[in-house]
Amino acid sequence: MVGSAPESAVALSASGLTKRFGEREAVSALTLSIGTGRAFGLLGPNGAGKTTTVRLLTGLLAATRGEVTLLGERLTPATADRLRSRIGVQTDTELYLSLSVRDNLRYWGELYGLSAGRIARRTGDVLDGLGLAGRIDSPVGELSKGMRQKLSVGRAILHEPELLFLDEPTAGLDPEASEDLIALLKGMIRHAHTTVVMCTHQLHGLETLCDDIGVLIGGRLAACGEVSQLLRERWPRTRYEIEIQGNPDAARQTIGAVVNGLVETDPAGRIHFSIAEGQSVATVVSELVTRGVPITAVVPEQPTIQDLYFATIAEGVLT
Ligand SMILES: Nc1ncnc2c1ncn2[C@@H]1O[C@H](COP(=O)(O)OP(=O)(O)OP(=O)(O)O)[C@@H](O)[C@H]1O
Repeated sequence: MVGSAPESAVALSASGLTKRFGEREAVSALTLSIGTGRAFGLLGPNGAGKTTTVRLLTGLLAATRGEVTLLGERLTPATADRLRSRIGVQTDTELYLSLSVRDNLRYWGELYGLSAGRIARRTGDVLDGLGLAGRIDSPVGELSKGMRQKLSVGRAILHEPELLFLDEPTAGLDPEASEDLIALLKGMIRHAHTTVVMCTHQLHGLETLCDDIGVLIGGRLAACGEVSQLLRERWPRTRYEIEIQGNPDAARQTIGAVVNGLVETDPAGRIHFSIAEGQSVATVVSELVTRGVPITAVVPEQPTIQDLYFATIAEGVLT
């Protein structure tokens, strides 16, 4: 959801949020609203302003203009500390390399005012969830890069925040660890109604986690909203891929005449096209068969967040 939920269901909202570093405007007039219990993916190329946005949204950086409301309370210097106890931020703050995994989490838990019992219980749960339980007594300096990455996420969720900010949480994780982390986040959303805001460059399969996305280009939100709605708006017609034996040129022309729209061929010679509302792909197939085109596959194409991202970036670069 972006902007449509009732006020009580809004976990985070920002209005006109702007940050200048000298002459450079890193984030420009950013306005958005994220519903409670939703997962929001903040996407964009390197330098687009994602990390700066998260730092503004969490009060780690003062905005040049604009305001932020977290969990129903306006973020100000006076409310920042209280709000921070309810949010979790995976920051670039270094872990203590000479301390063990357990002691890093204990130190962090004490900073958040957790009791010794709760720290011990949460340490167990978090490390189990992240597959790090076997390394609880290892000095962090002896962990691999991916393990440290997991621990930085573990540190952010130790106090069971209502609103969780993650910056590239799956960067450096192996595919299985990435899936485990996504499953852990989904569990937090399902069971505790945690709201997750995540910057990421890993777009493949992101639709299994993110309800909403925002695409930043040059500090501006070029697209923002519910994933399913953004996809429907951009690709209202069903897309298909047809694979044939031999040269696809004649088949492409035949399909173009039937669907009366853009027909593309990819480098592997597969043909891609959309059909109009009320039209059936069977009409296309039957026309090809009549003309003796040897079809080997007809596959409906479901556009993804990755497609949406590249289409938005291409548009942003053109305009
Ligand atoms: N402390 C700072 N001082 C000056 N400029 C900064 C500072 N922090 C960020 N910037 C600039 O703001 C812009 C946005 O940077 P930011 O780190 O937010 O991008 P990003 O989208 O997170 O990039 P990446 O994907 O590479 O992590 C960049 O041009 C960067 O150089």
